[in-house]
Amino acid sequence: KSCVYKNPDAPVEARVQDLLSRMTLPEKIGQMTQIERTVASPAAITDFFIGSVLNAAGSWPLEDARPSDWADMIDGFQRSALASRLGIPIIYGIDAVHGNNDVYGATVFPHNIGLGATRDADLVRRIGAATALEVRAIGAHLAFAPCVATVKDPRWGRCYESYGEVPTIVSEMTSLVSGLQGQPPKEHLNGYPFVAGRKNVVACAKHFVGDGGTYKGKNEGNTILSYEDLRRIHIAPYKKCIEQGVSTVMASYSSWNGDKLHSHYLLLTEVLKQELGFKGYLASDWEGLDRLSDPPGSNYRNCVKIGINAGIDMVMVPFKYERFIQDLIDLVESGEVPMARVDDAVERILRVKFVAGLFEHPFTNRFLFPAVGCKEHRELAREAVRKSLVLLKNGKCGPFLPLDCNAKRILVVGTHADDLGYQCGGWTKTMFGQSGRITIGTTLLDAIKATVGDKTEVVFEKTPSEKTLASSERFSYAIVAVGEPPYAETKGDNSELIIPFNGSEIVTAVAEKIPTLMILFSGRPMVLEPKVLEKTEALVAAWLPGTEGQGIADVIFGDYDFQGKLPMSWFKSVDQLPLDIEANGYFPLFPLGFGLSCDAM
Ligand SMILES: OC[C@@H]1[C@@H](O)[C@H](O)[C@@H](O)c2nc(CNc3ccccc3)cn21
Repeated sequence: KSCVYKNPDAPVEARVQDLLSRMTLPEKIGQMTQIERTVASPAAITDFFIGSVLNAAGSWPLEDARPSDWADMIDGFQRSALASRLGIPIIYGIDAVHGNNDVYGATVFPHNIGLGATRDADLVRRIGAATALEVRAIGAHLAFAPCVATVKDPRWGRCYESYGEVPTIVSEMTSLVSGLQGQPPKEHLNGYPFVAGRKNVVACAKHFVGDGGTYKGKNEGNTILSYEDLRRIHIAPYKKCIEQGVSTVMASYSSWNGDKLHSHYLLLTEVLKQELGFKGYLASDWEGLDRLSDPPGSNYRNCVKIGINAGIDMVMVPFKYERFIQDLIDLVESGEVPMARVDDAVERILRVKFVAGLFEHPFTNRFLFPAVGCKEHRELAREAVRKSLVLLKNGKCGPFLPLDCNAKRILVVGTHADDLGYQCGGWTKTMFGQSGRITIGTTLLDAIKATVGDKTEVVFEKTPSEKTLASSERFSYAIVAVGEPPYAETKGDNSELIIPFNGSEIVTAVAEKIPTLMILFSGRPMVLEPKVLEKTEALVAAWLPGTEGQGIADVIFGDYDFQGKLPMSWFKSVDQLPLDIEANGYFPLFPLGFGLSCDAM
């Protein structure tokens, strides 16, 4: 091959330096630009040398698009990129945060809070490997996962995206990186990006740093902590990701002691890149630079200057790319942003692209299409659901669970008994999630019907009718499924944490008449009123289990025992928040790590 950078046998660093030396300033800045698919025209990609494309959650090629539709779209972008002067491939990113959740028919795994409850790092690694396959199968190369936030307050709208409230649990579950990217050999250089092969993806540890520690759980808020505590609680999981060769990190919208992370030279450059030795690329969040000013987007040139000089390498613009590129060219030409800073950013981006094999294999491997939503992955997700369930109460006098699957007649009630969208939560099909049969999967009701004996009558009422409650003696027991509707980010911020849709009232109305198992589908601990705790026979926290509801039936009917342990303290009252396990006044309803099994009361 004429030039080193096109030679797959040349060392990565030689390819990086050779390519960098050939690049003009517009080509360099183009690589630092990540745009959303809706503005990614062939001309935009080719003429502005765009380095990366993403789709926002809910921005699909078409509704319920097939893997081939996704692949056609992404490979189209790639052809435009390869048509540019130096033919540098794009890296395409998608929010595969609990499976490839944007894609119709993909396996949707439990959200991170439920995976934290499993305490099973190898399970999470296997989930990463399955997710990587379903991401590559549709042509994408980069997953904006794992979120390694340490969530300190359940009022945070992104609580469910965290593995738990202590860095030990979060650090354990960073094994998702080794699943997504593949496991680096033991001699792998700490901090250097690693991607094993064509069935793996580039991972993204997010959001650096302290996103889960904001005051009162206010999303994009301020984390007020000493440097030591920031390191111990929030930076620690990133060290584990870096040890595993995580290829990208995403900066947090939030601030530390009043300083925005997207502008933070000390944390982004001196700590992450220099001290921790991170050699991949650091990305902004969506309009992360715009949000450096108030109102967002004002004084944009100055925001670009501050963000890039602080250490941001790839900017998720995602729409105003011409403005971003022009501003950054001006800033370099005026000397306000050193060329050395741009070179560092481009080196890191090119390094990740070479390591990910994008120059050798820029297009979708369409033989992977059948991996999307395949049986093996759904069985893995079912295993994860089983292991994520936390048993908070089992019987008033003797064990209530496991339930008798040959009972004469059972009553199933509640908003969450037969709603796949509610079971999956946010970041599913769209950013904020939806209600209903939004994809392929098994609801709790589907699972109950599939498990009980053929002589068992299953009566389902979303809301219990007077008639049913008046003839309660007909039922052996009731299963009442309540919880939260889907939400994401700031829309999920909630200071009351009352179970929505009159969940507590529905539970007690039924439990007063019929022996009741309550199942709570939520992204976080919620208020459990005394009447709910007293009147129910049993209580299970199911978190946001995803498409494989059969895993719930597996456990409540006794094929498997409970193993889930609380990844977060369960508060008595929101007035206590934030609960701090290290503080004196720690009096939770259920402590961090609590979880019964069927043979225990
Ligand atoms: O979807 C891309 C990223 C995602 O990876 C980050 O974790 C998350 O912080 C994130 N947020 C947005 C969009 N945020 C937004 C909020 C309100 C209105 C419109 C967009 C995009 N992204």
